[in-house]
Amino acid sequence: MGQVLDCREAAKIFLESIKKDSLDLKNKGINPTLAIVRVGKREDDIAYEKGILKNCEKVEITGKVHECHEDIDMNSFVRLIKELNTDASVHGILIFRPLPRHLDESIIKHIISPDKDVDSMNPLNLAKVFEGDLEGYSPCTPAAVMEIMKHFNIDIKGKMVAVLGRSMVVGKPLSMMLLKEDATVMICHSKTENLKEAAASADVVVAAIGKARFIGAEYIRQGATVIDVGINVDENGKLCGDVDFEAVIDKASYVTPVPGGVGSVTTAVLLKNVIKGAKMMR
Ligand SMILES: Nc1nc(=O)c2c([nH]1)NC[C@@H]1CN(c3ccc(C(=O)N[C@@H](CCC(=O)O)C(=O)O)cc3)C=[N+]21
Repeated sequence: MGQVLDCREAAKIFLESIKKDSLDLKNKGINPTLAIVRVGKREDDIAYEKGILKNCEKVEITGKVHECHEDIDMNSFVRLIKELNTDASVHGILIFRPLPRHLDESIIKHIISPDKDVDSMNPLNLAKVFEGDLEGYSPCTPAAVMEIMKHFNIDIKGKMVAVLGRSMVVGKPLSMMLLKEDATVMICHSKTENLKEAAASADVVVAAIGKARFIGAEYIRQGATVIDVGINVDENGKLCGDVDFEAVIDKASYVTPVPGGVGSVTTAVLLKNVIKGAKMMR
């Protein structure tokens, strides 16, 4: 029987230090503020937003949601981001992704101010992550995966880590961060042949494919570690991961659950980045 890696404790430790920083800033007259930009009503965006606002309250960060209609045109959207860029009361901007197709992400990513880009969407910030320089903003979900590995002393140096997914929000930046820590990284995706065999050859499997309970025991080597990045909502409206937890828990050594897993730390990393932004603007 494998062990469940409850990540809420790690998130809690994180949030306590964020609260201290936030109160320090407030004493200096700075009110750390995050602007959240949501287009439409995607379920995963709304789940994230709820988590963010709940934790903002806990650590005394102001979270302001800018909800846009899913048909908002490119000009209006760009105008909103530029307003947030120049608004001195805003220290961090988070744009939920993926955006609807008519809002061209390849243009928008250049518009968000690198100084406020708390999810590292701007290529200027992302380039540093890819070079192995983690001083600036790192994308929150990959950073959360790395924090979890550190928290639970999961040894990845020289180990084979299979990353399932190659998005710019998770798979690609995470692969580079793992590489920095000397993992041997295998990036798998929708065109990968023999995905089951590939994943089952790894010491650690990170699932970030966005398909509810897709990863069964066949994908996991006996004794492997499984990190579930997926945030899906199932038929019953319940939060679930990309991993079929019940199927995998007996075969793996360690598995992160959903909820109580990566998502809880993602929110904490985001708020830490807002503090980083607020400190930068002093
Ligand atoms: N630019 C961008 N970056 C993202 O990282 C991103 C995104 N867009 N779009 C949506 C997805 C989804 N996602 C979630 C993270 C946490 C919870 C979540 O539920 N967090 C709870 C805890 C959940 C748990 O206990 O596991 C909390 O913070 O309290 C949900 C969803 C981030 N994403």
